Amino acid sequence: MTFDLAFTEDADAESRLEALAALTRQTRELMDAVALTAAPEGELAEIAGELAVLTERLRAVSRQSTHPFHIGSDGTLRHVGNAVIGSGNPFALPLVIEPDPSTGEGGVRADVTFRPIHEGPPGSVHGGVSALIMDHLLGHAAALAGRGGFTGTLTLRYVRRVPYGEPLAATAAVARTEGRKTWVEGRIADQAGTVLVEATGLFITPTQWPPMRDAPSVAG
Ligand SMILES: CCCCCCCC/C=C\CCCCCCCC(=O)SCCNC(=O)CCNC(=O)[C@H](O)C(C)(C)COP(=O)(O)OP(=O)(O)OC[C@H]1O[C@@H](n2cnc3c(N)ncnc32)[C@H](O)[C@@H]1OP(=O)(O)O
Repeated sequence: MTFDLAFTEDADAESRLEALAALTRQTRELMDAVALTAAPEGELAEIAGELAVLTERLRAVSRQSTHPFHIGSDGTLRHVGNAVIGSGNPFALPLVIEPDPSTGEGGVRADVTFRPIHEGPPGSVHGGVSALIMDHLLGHAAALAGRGGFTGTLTLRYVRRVPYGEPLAATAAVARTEGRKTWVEGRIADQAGTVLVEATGLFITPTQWPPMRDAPSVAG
């Protein structure tokens, strides 16, 4: 499968994307409410019926695929459908990534507060969810350094259990490079700076990709 890097203007108006983002935020609220609801059986069945009606309304006017990369009206590169940052993807946390050059080449950081829907071991975050966040943040750091690519390998060390409902910080920066390969290191830490997860990723730039020295940051 080839990956189309020809970023296009999105056919959707900014106002529609904002409405989609509002629907997405509401859907996330719904997901959180479902995960924590203590409503009685009858009410659960009734709500499921109401949601089925809404689901059909949305499905009646479906796209063929999720939103691809596009250049937003302000000139920024956006990926509305992305599973980690996408403003149109209810599954996305979403992660809001900021450049942080002080931490090294491609340095990035993001505030992260996991939620009960991310549960793995009771009371803490699923290791795969931490890996998802690390994969994306490390990949973003590589791209910001002009070395965007696909994850070849991702190695994690789960140092301590990751809590949800608590503000945490995720950081990453390029560690070293060799030809098309870029190694990126990152971590998730609590507010006291205690490291909870350490990650190292190898990102490989496909041969057919154009040079991306001025690769812009990608927003959801
Ligand atoms: C992702 C979009 C990026 C868009 C960028 C635009 C701006 C972006 C801005 C913001 C970024 C957002 C951030 C996203 C982050 C999320 C990333 C993901 O989740 S990616 C999905 C999961 N990963 C895959 O699905 C890969 C599937 N695999 C492949 O496509 C290929 O295997 C690929 C590209 C990884 C390598 O294919 P070859 O054909 O180029 O590789 P060969 O030529 O065989 O090898 C080159 C060198 O790399 C090593 N190598 C190849 N694959 C390796 C691997 N998996 N692990 C370790 N080394 C590997 C080889 O041994 C070789 O090394 P020697 O030159 O001999 O030293």
